[in-house]
Amino acid sequence: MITIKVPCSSANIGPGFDVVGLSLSIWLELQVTIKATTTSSHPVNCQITYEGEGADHVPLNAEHNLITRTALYVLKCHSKRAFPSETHVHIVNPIPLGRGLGSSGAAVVAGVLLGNAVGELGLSKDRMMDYCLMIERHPDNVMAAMYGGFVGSYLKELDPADMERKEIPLAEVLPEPAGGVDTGLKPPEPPLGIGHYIKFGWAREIKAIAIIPQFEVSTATARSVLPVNYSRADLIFNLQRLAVLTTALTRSPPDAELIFQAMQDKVHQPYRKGLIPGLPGILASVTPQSHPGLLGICLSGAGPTILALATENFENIANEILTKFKQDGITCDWKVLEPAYDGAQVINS
Ligand SMILES: Nc1ncnc2c1ncn2[C@@H]1O[C@H](COP(=O)(O)OP(=O)(O)OP(=O)(O)O)[C@@H](O)[C@H]1O
Ligand SMILES: N[C@@H](CCO)C(=O)O
Repeated sequence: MITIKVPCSSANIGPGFDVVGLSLSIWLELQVTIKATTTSSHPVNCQITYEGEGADHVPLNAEHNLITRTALYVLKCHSKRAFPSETHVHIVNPIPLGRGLGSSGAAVVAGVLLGNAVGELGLSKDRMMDYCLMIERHPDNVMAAMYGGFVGSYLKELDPADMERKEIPLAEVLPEPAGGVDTGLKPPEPPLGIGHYIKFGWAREIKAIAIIPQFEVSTATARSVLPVNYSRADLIFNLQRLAVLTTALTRSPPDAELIFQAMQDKVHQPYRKGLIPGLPGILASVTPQSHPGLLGICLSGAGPTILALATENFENIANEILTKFKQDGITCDWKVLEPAYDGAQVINS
């Protein structure tokens, strides 16, 4: 059996929009078995079973499911038209979908690892990241999920020919199956070395409280409300804070005043308040003075999850935010999470 484990992640951490991601301790798991047969009754030779978040609506057809479609993309780029006959992928997914905890990033990373494993392709993690970035086109979630810990990343400026390959519509990279007809065409392969990253340190006493509302905001919607252009003042505001934040989170003991201010943002959170009732009030509801142990608070990824970094007093901090959401009639789950330092893993047994 091959087991593939990929952590969830929280992107942005305030000012690091599309730049930083923190992998966290909720794991998407694939249990993969291959039973040698000559024929399979399942599309592209792959049977999917599924438990956990999204079980009532995630597609179980391997040509539609994001994880197996991604694996199929990797396989097709290597001239393999289907999974080995017959592949069974059992998906165990505790990551809530569309909540800002990188469920799609984890699914894409898991899919690329799956394609590499069943196709015996021997790709490096760095090359696999190129495939991830052809599908999820901002690096923060996929980089954190693949490499683990607190990660900063940038996309390389590509030459015009490579840019053309990278900028092609997602629909051409992961085409919807047209009535089961396989055109036999090879999909566009990713250019080499699209994304680059560095792992920051992390002070081990810092934990992440995730307050997860029971409604979804799709990343596409949360990106559609952002402006195309920003003022110089707002960009400088974020850059100054991000420069301080990445090192402040490595220092032990952490400086709460410094981190709280360094987690402020003017690039995405203010524009997303229309999608998350009460957001400005929630972000202002806890401070290091009102709740000792709190270091900072932000929207997790594209939301609606709220992420509070803290060293203690977790329940009090969570309760305050739960109360604020409740005033708008929104119920939430909450969890205390740790960084997933090692990132994605493939275990052969
Ligand atoms: N385990 C999974 N299996 C299949 N599809 C999944 C899985 N996880 C996520 N998806 C797909 O990804 C979509 C959610 O992606 P979206 O980018 O909107 O939110 P997110 O990744 O949870 O949040 P964020 O990107 O803000 O952290 C789901 O609606 C589903 O289509
Ligand atoms: N940086 C991305 C993360 C969500 O996938 C955003 O905030 O839109």
